[in-house]
Amino acid sequence: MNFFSKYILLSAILVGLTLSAYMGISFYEKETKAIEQDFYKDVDDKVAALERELLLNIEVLFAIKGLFDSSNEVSSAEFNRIAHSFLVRHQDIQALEWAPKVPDSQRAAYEEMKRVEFPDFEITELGSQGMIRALDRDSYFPVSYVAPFSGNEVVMGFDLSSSDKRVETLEKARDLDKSVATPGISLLQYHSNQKGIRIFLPIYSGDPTTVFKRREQLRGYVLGVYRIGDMFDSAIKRTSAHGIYFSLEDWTSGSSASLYSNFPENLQLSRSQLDFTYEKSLARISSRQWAIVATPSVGYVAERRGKLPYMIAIFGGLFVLLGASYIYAILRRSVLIENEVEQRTHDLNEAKRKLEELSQTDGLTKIPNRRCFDETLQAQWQKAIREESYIGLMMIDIDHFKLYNDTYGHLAGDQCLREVAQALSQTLNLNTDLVARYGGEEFVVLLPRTRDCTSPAKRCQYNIERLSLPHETSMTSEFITVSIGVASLSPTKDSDLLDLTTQADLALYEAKNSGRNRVCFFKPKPVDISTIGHQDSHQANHKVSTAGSGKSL
Ligand SMILES: Nc1nc2c(ncn2[C@@H]2O[C@H](COP(=O)(O)OP(=O)(O)OP(=O)(O)O)[C@@H](O)[C@H]2O)c(=O)[nH]1
Repeated sequence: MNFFSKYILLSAILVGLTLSAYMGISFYEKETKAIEQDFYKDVDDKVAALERELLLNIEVLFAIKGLFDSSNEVSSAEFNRIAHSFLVRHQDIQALEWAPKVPDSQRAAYEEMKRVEFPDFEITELGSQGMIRALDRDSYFPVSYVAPFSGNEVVMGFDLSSSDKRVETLEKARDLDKSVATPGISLLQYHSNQKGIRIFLPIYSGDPTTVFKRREQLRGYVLGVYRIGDMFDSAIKRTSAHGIYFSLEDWTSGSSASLYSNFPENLQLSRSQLDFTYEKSLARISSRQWAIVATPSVGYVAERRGKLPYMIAIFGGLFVLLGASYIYAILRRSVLIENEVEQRTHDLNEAKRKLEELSQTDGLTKIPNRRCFDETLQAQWQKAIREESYIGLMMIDIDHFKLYNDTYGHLAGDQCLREVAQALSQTLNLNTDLVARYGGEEFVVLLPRTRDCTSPAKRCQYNIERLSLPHETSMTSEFITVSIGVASLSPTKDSDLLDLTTQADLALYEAKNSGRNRVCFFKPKPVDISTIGHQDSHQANHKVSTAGSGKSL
């Protein structure tokens, strides 16, 4: 597998894995968006329910106000009857109260009058040690009716104007002729940690339309004390917002004061929970700006999370890896097949080369054979024509080789042929010259670009002689000798290739006929053939005379 294929495959894997991860993430984000929308809807439902609950509770005050508006003298019994009918239906109301305006001048008389029904009645306020007699001031707003009385006895006679903050709230309600709520307060009468709020509604004589008249005509306040926690729970019961942590905060004064919270203590919010945290303001009610802060519980999110995004990422990744493995296997297989084909092609080429070599080589002597010689001669012949150069040819024949075989046996004859071939090969320049076995005990030497072949012919004869291969039955020498016929010519386009071999053959024939162990050169007519005797040779000295029709060199 080459680098490029590996690079492509690796890139495809990376792209595939990235796509799987991307799809997984985008599905996860879609799911998160859906959960977020669910969550926001649940919180909105909750906010609406809480607003409704608050308005219903405030409506109770307006209903009681109606009672006071319709009569200048509302008795305790009348107040209790109407208040109880509401308390039964509004479980989150801690108390409904009436606090009339009592000028300081009428304080004693008022207390005297109330003591008829409540013998210990006096106008009080909260001191450091508990309830004490209210300090002197221009007017008082003592709680005179309270329903339910049981559990709220302590507030009977409590002067609402005994704290500056509360006076501020009362005056605001009076001047605006509206219900005004206090910030969150600790409920003295209620043994729990939950906070409460008081909502005041001013009651006037007549129907004052200006602030001045409202101050003049103020009769007192009806007020409700509400348990925020219970109010919140009543609202929650009407929604399906389970598994959400809520916190009700008062943002009226710019900062946030907690009124109620169902967040578990020491809750460590995870990042996803923090991401979902949602704040929503309620409508401004009774001059207060409340808001809800909500965060889903871990369970809320987990319940709505599906496995699809993970499945997409995991199975997408697996699919990519499987696909890549499959492609890798195919590529590897094709590489193996390619290698095998390459190996086989190489083997075939090698076999072809060997076959060609075999077809060009003589099996016994391992030098080029007749076929190789013919092909080389053909090529060199054409080259000589082109170059207008000479080409030389020697035909070498071992003398009395039949007798050698007969004397020493055929195997020895083979060995003799090998040694003669070797000697000839070593004599010549094989880069340019070609030594080949022509057939039987006959060899040829092709000498391109050679006109005068005397020197190579002599060297061949000499080197074979130097082998000193014994040949006791030879009639020429006691050692193996050769006869050599030499021809050379410069061919033209009209020349016949056979001319050269015929001429060399004729020269060889002459060498044989003239006594063997010699080199004969073909000479054109009138004196066709010249012969050289081997005067230096000891064989020649003993067995060959320089005779024949040729000319001895
Ligand atoms: N051992 C062996 N002998 C061979 C081979 N090829 C040819 N011969 C023998 O070479 C001999 C050639 O004999 P001839 O053609 O009569 O030639 P000669 O005996 O050399 O006689 P002149 O050439 O006239 O000197 C034959 O006996 C062949 O059997 C070979 O491959 N191995």
